[in-house]
Amino acid sequence: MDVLPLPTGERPPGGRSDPDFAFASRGRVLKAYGVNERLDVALDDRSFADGRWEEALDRAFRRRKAQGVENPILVGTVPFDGRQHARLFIPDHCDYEDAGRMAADPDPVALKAIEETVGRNAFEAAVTQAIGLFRDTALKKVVLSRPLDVEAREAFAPGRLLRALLRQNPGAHVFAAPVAYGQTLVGASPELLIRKTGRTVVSNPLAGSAPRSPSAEVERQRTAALLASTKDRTEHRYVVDAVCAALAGHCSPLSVPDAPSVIRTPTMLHLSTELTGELVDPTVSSLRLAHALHPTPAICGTPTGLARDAIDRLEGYARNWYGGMVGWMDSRGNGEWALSIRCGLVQGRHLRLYAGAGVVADSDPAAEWEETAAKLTTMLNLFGVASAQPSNTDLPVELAS
Ligand SMILES: C=C(O[C@H]1C=CC=C(C(=O)O)[C@@H]1O)C(=O)O
Repeated sequence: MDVLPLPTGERPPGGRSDPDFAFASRGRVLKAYGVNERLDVALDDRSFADGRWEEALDRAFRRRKAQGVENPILVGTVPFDGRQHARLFIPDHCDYEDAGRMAADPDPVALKAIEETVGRNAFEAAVTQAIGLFRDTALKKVVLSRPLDVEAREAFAPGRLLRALLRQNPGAHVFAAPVAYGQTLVGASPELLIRKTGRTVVSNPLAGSAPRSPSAEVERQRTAALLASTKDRTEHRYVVDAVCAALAGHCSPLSVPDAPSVIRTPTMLHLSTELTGELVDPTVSSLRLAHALHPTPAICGTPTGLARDAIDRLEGYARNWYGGMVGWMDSRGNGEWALSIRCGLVQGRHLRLYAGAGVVADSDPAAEWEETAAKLTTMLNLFGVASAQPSNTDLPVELAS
């Protein structure tokens, strides 16, 4: 579904006031309208190495300043694979809205089907193969993911999904970003890849997970178990080490807590480490830093190249935007980029959801499947079908209308 045009007659519904791009952070939603200039490029090593992309962006910012905008911004999404083109643009107009005011209850949506395009058996077989790779190769961690395809009776309204995600996930980087004509990536990411404010940078890698529980006692036990779990600590350590390595050359000092803490999203518990640093060169942009970090082992693995190869061989579908980044950057290089996770790609009546889990030598395939199912509830909660996970079959599941 990722490259198909919208079927004739289907246009994404939504009010005229829906922004073309939205990104929530710390209680405020950045809303961007219209496209003043598009800067779609592949943000790979080459683009940053020769400096041409940053020069092009600088020229675009200067054109915008000449039109009277004091500090223009760039917004958009970068795919998982940096060789594919990013969707970045300088908007015509931006403003901010309080996230609480913009939030709304989910609309009832009549779902037609939920299809496990990669089913439980296939996913668990991929995890088992990855565990084999840990024995036979230098691979230490790989994040394996799967799509879940949701079909509704009518076209999804990305703007309404955004408002409902804001209501259900007030602490997340909730976003809605156009990625192609008629296609919008919407989600509620808990993971900040990088925030740059002047000289200061913050990155908050997450890895190591357990589902939330309605029982406070069970949740206390799960939190303690997560903190004590060697498997989860190892999985987490790979990410923190990679983030440290990428930021160390840019930051002095770089402060890294000795041990992770546990953060809570409405659906998940995660091991979390917040790193803060002072940039040696404050002119380094947030997008350059995000590029230096991406893909972290929170979404790819360790070592990166082997993990990428394993993902290509084992996942059996194309991630495209899932596992990339979404955010904004101003003309001074300040900005915020969140990992594109807990998200889905909306196209007309179709919504492809994604979830992944970090696999290490101690992983249990069944537990990794359950973890992806738990992560999918962030998006499935929009439709009140969190527990309607199809059973151990690869067949589509028809929902009662
Ligand atoms: C890859 C995802 O989550 C990442 C972020 C937090 C915890 C993760 C984990 O425990 O595996 C993942 O690294 C996802 O939600 O699809």
